[in-house]
Amino acid sequence: MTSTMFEKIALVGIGLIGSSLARVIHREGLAGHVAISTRSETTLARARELGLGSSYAMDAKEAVGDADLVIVSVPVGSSGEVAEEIAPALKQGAILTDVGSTKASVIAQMQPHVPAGVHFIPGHPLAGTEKSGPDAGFAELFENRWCIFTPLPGTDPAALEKLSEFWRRCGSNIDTMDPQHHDMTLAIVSHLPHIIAYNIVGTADDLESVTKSEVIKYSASGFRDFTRLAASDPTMWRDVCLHNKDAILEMLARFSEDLASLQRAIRWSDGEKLFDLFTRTRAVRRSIIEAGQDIDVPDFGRQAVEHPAKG
Ligand SMILES: NC(=O)C1=CN([C@@H]2O[C@H](COP(=O)(O)OP(=O)(O)OC[C@H]3O[C@@H](n4cnc5c(N)ncnc54)[C@H](O)[C@@H]3O)[C@@H](O)[C@H]2O)C=CC1
Ligand SMILES: O=C(O)C(=O)Cc1ccc(O)cc1
Repeated sequence: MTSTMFEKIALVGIGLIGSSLARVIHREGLAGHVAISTRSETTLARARELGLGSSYAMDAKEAVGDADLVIVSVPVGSSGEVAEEIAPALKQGAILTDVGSTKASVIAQMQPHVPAGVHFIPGHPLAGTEKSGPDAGFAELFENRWCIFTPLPGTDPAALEKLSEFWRRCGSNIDTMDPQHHDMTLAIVSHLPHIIAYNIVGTADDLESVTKSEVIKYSASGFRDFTRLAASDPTMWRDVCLHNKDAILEMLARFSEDLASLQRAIRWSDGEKLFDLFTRTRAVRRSIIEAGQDIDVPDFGRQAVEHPAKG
């Protein structure tokens, strides 16, 4: 059953995440009015062509005026400027949230601009693909995925519950944690895998031209999995690296140490060590599957054109 949760929702940023939200809000009837704003005219025009909202504005202040829920879905490095821009137009009692992949930095950038009487609740849906832009989104993106909130001290429980209910209606499961813990956890489960993928594909791309053409020709599925991650949006991932620097460097240091140990095991033909590690890691994969978390990136967004109308 669908029923309206908010009179007006404003979506600032209408790429993969913003447009997926627009689609699920529409499908579930979660808002009376969906106002869309984004920085680029081309992206806004595309959102209009796709019929993603009820109104469209280049001026984010216009979109957020009167909104009961404002969701900022822009690269994390732009969160501060967006918060500063929309702050004077936010309605008293409104909920302001975001979807950024890093949390401590987003809070540091946005919180100083949030007016008293506005409920700022930082969030992060652990759902996405390597695609970006308004064509890439799909209503099912958040189904059975986690949405993590990192509420600030003194957060109004009723506002947090209302936002949690919104995300549940989008299909997600809810968890809360503190921002530092979020950033450390995401550094290992999400940020490092992307950095490793960018690195290995970059290494392959640096090989001499003959080998490079063979990389494409013989690309095995392991390498292809890396190329999917390494095709992710450069602006988004530049910002993630710059805005979760400490946690990423900490995890990269541990990763490098472990890689050196693996390198040593290979050099000294230490089969037992290799076998033990590979057995232990296989058990991790099995635990993920048993926990029902082996959701591959779904096919829904697969046909989407890559980077259709970047903004
Ligand atoms: N792509 C993914 O798989 C996931 C991304 N996220 C987070 O969601 C946020 C958005 O990511 P995507 O939707 O994938 O990116 P995207 O590149 O598809 O869309 C970004 C949108 O932000 C707009 N934008 C950029 N700078 C802006 C500014 N200063 N003011 C207004 N609009 C601006 C762009 O025009 C575009 O509409 C990022 O913070 C990212 O870390 C979170 C979960 C998954
Ligand atoms: O495409 C993938 O495999 C992802 O891991 C998507 C993703 C990217 C960034 C996030 O903050 C959350 C999810």
